[in-house]
This record gives sequence, structure tokens and C-alpha cells, in this order.
Amino acid sequence: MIVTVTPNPSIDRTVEIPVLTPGAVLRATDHRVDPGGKGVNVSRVLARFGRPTLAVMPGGEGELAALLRRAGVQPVCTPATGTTRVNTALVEADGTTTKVNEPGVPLTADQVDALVDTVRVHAAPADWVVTAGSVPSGATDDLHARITRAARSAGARVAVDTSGTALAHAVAATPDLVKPNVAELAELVGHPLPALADVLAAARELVVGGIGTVLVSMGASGALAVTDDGAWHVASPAVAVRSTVGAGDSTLAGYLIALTSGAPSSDALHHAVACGAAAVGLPGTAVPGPADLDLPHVRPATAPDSTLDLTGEAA
Ligand SMILES: Nc1ncnc2c1ncn2[C@@H]1O[C@H](COP(=O)(O)OP(=O)(O)OP(=O)(O)O)[C@@H](O)[C@H]1O
Ligand SMILES: O=P(O)(O)OC[C@@]1(O)O[C@H](CO)[C@@H](O)[C@@H]1O
Repeated sequence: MIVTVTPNPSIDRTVEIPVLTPGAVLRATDHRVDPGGKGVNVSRVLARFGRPTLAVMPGGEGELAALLRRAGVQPVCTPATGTTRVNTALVEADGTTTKVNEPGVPLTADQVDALVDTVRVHAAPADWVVTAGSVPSGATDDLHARITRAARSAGARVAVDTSGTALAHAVAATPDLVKPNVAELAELVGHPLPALADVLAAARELVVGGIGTVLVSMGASGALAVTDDGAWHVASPAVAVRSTVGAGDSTLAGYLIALTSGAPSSDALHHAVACGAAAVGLPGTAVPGPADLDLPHVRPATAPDSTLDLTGEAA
């Protein structure tokens, strides 16, 4: 069982437009609504792969909980007052995505404590707890670190996907896995990472500091996994990009699905990249299931090629 935690969940609204012209009245060619938030998306992928999962999140039994149940995910709602935020993605015909994320429902100190306590309870029977996304106002930037410590004290392994100061706090709590993208990792280590060699060095630094696995998603350049046992890179296959929203969450879910099936890190990374690539081929925040994967077209994991230039990815 994998429990996910999304302190700042969302309803994701995607509007497809031919091209984004600031200041113009744009006519949508299509639109859709998905449950959203990083942990929520990980749970949705797990559910599509038939894996048991719970999605812990602040909020009542409203529209988001109903959407999640329809997606086969059991929500665990913790106390919060307010309406779930709506995050809007404007997706152009070439797949370029502009995202507007609302701030979300603020939490009181008691509501933050209730979230952490709920995680502790549900972490006890879990193999992994994934805590991910932004920190809502009212909570402090050490929220994912607190959740990491609570889940670990209950015996679960912990994966974190967040950014900025919240990621720095989480790293100090040494979770079992972190999943930054290149820009997030660069901010964490405090310098740009223009080549795969730089990303590898930064990831190794974290592993030496006590993080079990650093899984770096690198957009069109695929993903890198670094553990105590080694480092592997898997390139992304060429994909017609429909929407990149949720690709990182699908990558993390794909990694954990394979790992908890007993796969070694190299094969887990292969599965992760297949899931990420499948996600970008789907509209909005739609997430992949087994039938969406094109495993034969994803190249096997190799030792990272230090000369690979990542310029073009956010470095
Ligand atoms: N343009 C692309 N072409 C092919 N694959 C892609 C592309 N963009 C993303 N991917 C796949 O999706 C994975 C995750 O992408 P990315 O690194 O952009 O995640 P992210 O920044 O965490 O995204 P998000 O926060 O929106 O979930 C990549 O490792 C890759 O497998
Ligand atoms: O505002 P945050 O919490 O950083 O990110 C929220 C979000 O952009 O992340 C998911 C994609 O990873 C979306 O479903 C959601 O809208």
C-alpha cells in the first residue's frame, strides 16, 4: 500500500487553445477537469495500475473527493475550511503549457497538526508514504519534513516531491527518496546544472547526505536515478506532447510501482520514464495506466553519459 499526502490539493482545469496571445480573447478548442495536486496524481496513477492507495489531503467531502472516488482512489479528508483551489492550464496546440495555480485553502495550526497526525495513523500499514506539492498558507515550510518524520516513525519509507525552501527542509529530514526536476535540484544546491554531469554530482551529494534515492526528472531528457548502489539514466522516447502537467508525478508513481514489485533501481527508472512519457501524451492532468505505456520504445537504463548537455531543460 502506498499512501500519498497532498497538503495543497486542487481541481485542475485544462483549456486547450490554438496559441496563447496575451491580451486577446481566446476561443478554447477543448477543455477538461481532473483531480489535481502532486500526491493526488501519484495516487491516481497507482489506482490505474490496480495498486491500493489512499490520498490524504485537507478538505471536505466535496467535488475533489467525488472526482477521486470516480478515479478509484480513496480520499482521506482532514479538517480544512474553504473551497478547493482550481488550477488552470492553458495548453497550446504544440503542447506548450502555461499554468496558473491558485494559492489554495489556508490551514490553521490545528488543521496542520491534524494532517500530520492523520498521516502518522495511515503510514503504519503502508510500504511508502509520498508527500508532495506546495505548502498551503498557514503551514510552515517544514511541513513535508514533519510529514516525513511522522511517516517514518510509523515505519513507512518516505518519498518527497516539493520545491524551494520546503524541499530544503525535507532533505534535512533525509527521506528515502526525493524527486526534484532539474530546476528544483539546481535551486536546492544553489547553482545551475547545465549538463548531466552536474545533475549527477548534485544528486550524489544528496545521497552522501543520507537520501536513499534521488530521482531527477529532466523533461525531454528523461530521468536519472542515483542511489548508494549506482547511477542510471533513461532517455525519453520522442513523444507528441499533449500536456506536461502531472508528468513528474507519473514518473514518481512509475518508479515506486516497479520498485515495490521487486524491480531493481535501473528497471524502476525504465518504468518511471515510460510512465512520464505516456503522461505527456495524454491531455490535461490525465494520468497513464498500463495500456498507455510504450515500454519497447523506451531505451534501457545506462550509466549516465557525463557529456550530455541539458541546455534547453530548465537548468
Ligand atoms: N517534452 C517531453 N518529451 C518526452 N518526455 C517528456 C517530455 N517532458 C516530460 N517528459 C517525461 O516526463 C517526465 C517528467 O517530466 P518533468 O521533468 O518535466 O517533470 P516535472 O517538472 O516534475 O513535472 P510536473 O511538476 O508538471 O509533474 C520526464 O522524466 C520524461 O520522462
Ligand atoms: O501548486 P503546486 O502544489 O506546486 O502544484 C500543483 C499542481 O500544479 O501540480 C500537479 C502537477 O504536478 C497539478 O495537478 C497541480 O495543479
